[in-house]
Amino acid sequence: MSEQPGNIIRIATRGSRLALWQTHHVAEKLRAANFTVEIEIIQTKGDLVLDRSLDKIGAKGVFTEELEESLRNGVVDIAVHSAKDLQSTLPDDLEILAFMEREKVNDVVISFDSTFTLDREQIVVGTSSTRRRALLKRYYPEIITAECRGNLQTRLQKLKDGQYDAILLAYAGVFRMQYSHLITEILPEDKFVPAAGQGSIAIECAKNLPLAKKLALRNCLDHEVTHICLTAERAFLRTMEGGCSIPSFALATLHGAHVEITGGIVSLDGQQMITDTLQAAPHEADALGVRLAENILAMGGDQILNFIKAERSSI
Ligand SMILES: NCc1[nH]cc(CCC(=O)O)c1CC(=O)O
Repeated sequence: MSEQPGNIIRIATRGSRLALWQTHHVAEKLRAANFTVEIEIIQTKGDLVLDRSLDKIGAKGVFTEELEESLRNGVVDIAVHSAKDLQSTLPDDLEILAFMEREKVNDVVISFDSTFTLDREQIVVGTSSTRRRALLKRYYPEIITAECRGNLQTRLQKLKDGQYDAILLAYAGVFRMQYSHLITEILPEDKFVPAAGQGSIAIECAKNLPLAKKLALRNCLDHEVTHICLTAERAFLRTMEGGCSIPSFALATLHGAHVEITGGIVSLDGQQMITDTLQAAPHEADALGVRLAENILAMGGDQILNFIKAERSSI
């Protein structure tokens, strides 16, 4: 068969090992559907700035901006992201083409001591996420939390160096990088509710990508149930005006004919937490996420948010 230019898909990705794993996963699916794949590795601000906590870099989309620029100027057709890292409101000229089938959503505890448990005294646990830190403080007030940034390999090296007794990570990344043997506990998703989008891969494109190409790509890469659930979670995130620096959480699941979402916000010290659970028909997933966020804000989540924002601006 002669190769048609329309069958070539160019993909932009970050260069971290997890990003590359995810991109190769996408590429495999595309090749199985007879596309020719070219991969473009692009460095983002988030990859370069490793010495500051993410909530202090401040800018939205630190892991996505440079990838999005390559979509805009047509250098690539699609960009591959961890859905969790993709800002909740995209620029007007870009859209999400697909959400791939989700991996297990949980957070996990990672330690080189296989007997490690979180209820020990005087332990230091590393995390870079405000959500994980706040939830740790809520459920294990004795734990000392410490900043732990960088890609998975960097974080594991810091753990190995003895900077922490354990670190918290997303199961999805740990599993994909083949570090599952270091998991000492899979945290229950009803207590450690994951970040919106955790465990799924998002495919982003320019709105002006030819429709036929969009449809072919969506057909090949999108997972309908995951798409419905992430639509609800991301609507929640968007309405909370959260971004990745706010300790909010949301997990939607499909139960037969309805989608159920649990989400909320926890104060940075873990003292206050507001959660709610709602259900709706799958075609109302977006409105469901909005409604959940409105409920959370009305139940006092707005005060928790305002307090966090005030604290941030006084730094
Ligand atoms: N913010 C970093 C990031 N983005 C996606 C993952 C893991 C894979 C996923 O959740 O999809 C991670 C690392 C982590 O949270 O442990």
